[in-house]
Amino acid sequence: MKSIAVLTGGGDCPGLNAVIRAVYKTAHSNGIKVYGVKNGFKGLVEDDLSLLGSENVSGILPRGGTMLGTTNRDNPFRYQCIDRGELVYKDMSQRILFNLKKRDIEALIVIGGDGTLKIASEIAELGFPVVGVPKSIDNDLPKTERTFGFDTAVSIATEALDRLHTTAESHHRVMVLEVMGRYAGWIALHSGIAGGADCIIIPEIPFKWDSITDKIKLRQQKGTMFSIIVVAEGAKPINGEISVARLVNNCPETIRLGGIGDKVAHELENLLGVECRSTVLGHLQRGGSPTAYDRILSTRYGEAAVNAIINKKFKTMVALQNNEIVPVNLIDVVGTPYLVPATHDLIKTGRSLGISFGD
Ligand SMILES: Nc1ncnc2c1ncn2[C@@H]1O[C@H](COP(=O)(O)OP(=O)(O)O)[C@@H](O)[C@H]1O
Ligand SMILES: O=P(O)(O)OC[C@H]1O[C@](O)(COP(=O)(O)O)[C@@H](O)[C@@H]1O
Ligand SMILES: [Mg+2]
Repeated sequence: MKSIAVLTGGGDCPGLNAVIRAVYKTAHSNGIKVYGVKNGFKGLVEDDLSLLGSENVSGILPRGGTMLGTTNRDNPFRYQCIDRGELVYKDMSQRILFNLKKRDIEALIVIGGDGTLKIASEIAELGFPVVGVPKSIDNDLPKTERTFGFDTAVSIATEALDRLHTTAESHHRVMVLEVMGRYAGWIALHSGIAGGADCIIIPEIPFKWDSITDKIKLRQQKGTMFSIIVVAEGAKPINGEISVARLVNNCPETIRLGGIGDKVAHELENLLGVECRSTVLGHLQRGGSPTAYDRILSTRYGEAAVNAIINKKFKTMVALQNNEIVPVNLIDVVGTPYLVPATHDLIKTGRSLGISFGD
């Protein structure tokens, strides 16, 4: 193995640079050259690759974002092109293989979430050696106990809950924090426990308005006039709809969730006659420096991905299982997101503490 390439795809995430750095350093010490692909699969289609040197990875360990750029739009198997003035979709997978092979690149490390790894597994099916690295603030990938970036998002959401507590208490208000996570409630669940929320509302447990108001009223009866609610962006009431913020064209994952926080605050004001405010944490959860935990996990993943290539463990994703990094089949990771099971230990813990899950 003489040359490999690395790309970052999907939404950016704290720890991406730490993975890239670990990939470069591990490859370098094994005499392997590393090409960096710009802007995810777009860079592979458009032949935007360059050889990485130590100067490119120096100082990037604590930096948020990705020095390679990323996109959560372009799918090379259905690539948006303009042909004779008309918008058409083309399969660019052969172009990708051509661009890799012309540089004698023998394997590809794809750092991404479910969408990106689905494409990675399709490229692997074409016969090109691929190893995936599980990225997402949402922690919604199966076969791994953690995606990198999640810990940082949880710590940012927890800090937000701490800050909302003091203003909620001063004004005797109900404060609602909407966090990300797509269809998974991991960020809401973990930050809700860490930040002492009174209600944790997640997509996996459709909520009843009564359950939330009962919890707030109970607190009021005990003389506590403020309450804190953390709601995942994918949450919905029983028999209700998810809240869609916008539709993004030209990508399989068109729905961008958002708006449930405002709806919850508005409805609680109506039902309880108490002042409510909502905060949408948004992309703050994805920006900035990774926590020490995420730097370590990202570094372990990057190192393990290169070793998987050296050991010819292709069509795999490096995963955290029982505190060890192991290769799992890429095909087993894509398709079904890892959602919070109803029996999850943290839900049990939350219930014992009197937290309402809105059911
Ligand atoms: N169901 C899907 N099938 C194929 N490609 C997808 C699918 N969902 C998303 N993609 C593509 O995967 C890439 C990133 O997906 P996205 O879900 O936004 O990020 P992530 O990789 O972090 O999960 C984009 O190129 C998008 O077009
Ligand atoms: O940046 P965008 O396009 O608004 O996407 C927002 C979505 O991306 C995320 O931040 C991360 O999701 P991915 O890991 O799938 O990229 C979600 O939590 C959120 O729903
Ligand atoms: Mg995704």
